[in-house]
Amino acid sequence: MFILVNLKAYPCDPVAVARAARDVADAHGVRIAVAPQAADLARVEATGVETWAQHVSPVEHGSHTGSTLAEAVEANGAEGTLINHSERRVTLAAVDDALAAARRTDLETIVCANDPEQAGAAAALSPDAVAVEPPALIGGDVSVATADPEIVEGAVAAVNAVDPDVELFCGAGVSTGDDVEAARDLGATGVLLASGVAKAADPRSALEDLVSGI
Ligand SMILES: O=C[C@H](O)COP(=O)(O)O
Repeated sequence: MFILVNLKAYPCDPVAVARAARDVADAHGVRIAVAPQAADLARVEATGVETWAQHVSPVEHGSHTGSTLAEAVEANGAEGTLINHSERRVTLAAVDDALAAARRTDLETIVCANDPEQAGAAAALSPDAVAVEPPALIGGDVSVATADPEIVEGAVAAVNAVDPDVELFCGAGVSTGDDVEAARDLGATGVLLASGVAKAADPRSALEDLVSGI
């Protein structure tokens, strides 16, 4: 199971979380990555943790003020990027262009989707993975695998029907090892989470708990 910790714009210490994620990943042989704010990519990458961008803009070099270029996030240590997160929605055309931007570099890609229908549509664009996240459960205390297991199973089926090479992750409310285990049992090969670590009083303990389910 891949665990991707999205720090969103939470007021946590990205370097402290990155060090904890690096240590827990190394100690348990689990793939854990951290997605900080774009401005924090380089110092998070310097910890040695696998580092991801939260977003890349669907543009190339040029007159695009305020953009987050795929080339720039890669140069600052990102190995992958989220696209179309529920809190950073873009049009279908922009998803396609952001994937093209990521492919100009070596960035891995996860396209987020609200439900199985969107997951299938996202899979048709051939990202490395699709992450299904019901918006109503994001930031909550109950994980998607517990609150709405059908949405995970439905997304697994939808993605597999379109392209079995695309992995299916799930997210929203994932915060414990039991949540990770439940996601895996439903067919997900990774989890996308944020508040369970970024808002935890002790992010290292939260990460230790998460890998206990693997
Ligand atoms: O990117 C992470 C997801 O939106 C899940 O957030 P959450 O773990 O706070 O529910």
